Amino acid sequence: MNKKIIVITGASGTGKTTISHYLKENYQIPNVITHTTRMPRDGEKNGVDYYFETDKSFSENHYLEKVEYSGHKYGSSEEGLESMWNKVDVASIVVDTAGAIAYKKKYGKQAIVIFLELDLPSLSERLKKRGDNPDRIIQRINSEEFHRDLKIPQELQGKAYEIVNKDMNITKIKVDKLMKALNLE
Ligand SMILES: Nc1nc2c(ncn2[C@@H]2O[C@H](COP(=O)(O)OP(=O)(O)O)[C@@H](O)[C@H]2O)c(=O)[nH]1
Ligand SMILES: Nc1ncnc2c1ncn2[C@@H]1O[C@H](COP(=O)(O)OP(=O)(O)O)[C@@H](O)[C@H]1O
Repeated sequence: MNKKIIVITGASGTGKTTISHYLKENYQIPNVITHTTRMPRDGEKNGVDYYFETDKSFSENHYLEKVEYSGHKYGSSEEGLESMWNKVDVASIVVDTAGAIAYKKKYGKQAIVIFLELDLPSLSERLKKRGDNPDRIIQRINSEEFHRDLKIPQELQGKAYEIVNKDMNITKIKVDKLMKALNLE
């Protein structure tokens, strides 16, 4: 099967969304939209950044995998990916590392995992600069999930492309190389 899913993972602020936009703009790779019960940030739109759900509407969907991250629910549907694969051969999705492990297990070689990394002080700076609510940043940085995702989980070691996303120009070069190696340019 020639269908592929690029799974972008890593802790909050490591640049997952930025890379998914880069893939869309430069490689016409669309992003599968996932569902969440967290509130939209300034500028985020329902059906574009996420499907924003209430606890009730979230519970009514059927998910391929779902998680709790820093007190909110997130989930992705098999239908979301399948309907994307009806239109294109390659799509991307942004998930936490538990989600990335689930995608790798389910889709094997069809799932290409990019794990993004950055040191903690730079991450908290980026979250502040992004304009996240200061209380939310503290809550997030203190969450078990955030700490877990700072380092690549054992299940993904040797199965993911690891990129330290410090300098955006270097990151882009690494992503370009990966796209070339995968014949996706
Ligand atoms: N497993 C899983 N994780 C998700 C899903 N949607 C979003 N996430 C992850 O949930 C975490 C929190 O996302 P978000 O609140 O948007 O914060 P951000 O990472 O700082 O942009 C991030 O690691 C996302 O990648 C999903 O459907 N499944
Ligand atoms: N290499 C980089 N250098 C500087 N700022 C970056 C870099 N990559 C992403 N950012 C910025 O850091 C913030 C977090 O990136 P984002 O893509 O939203 O991360 P995530 O989706 O992983 O939470 C955003 O404001 C983004 O513009």
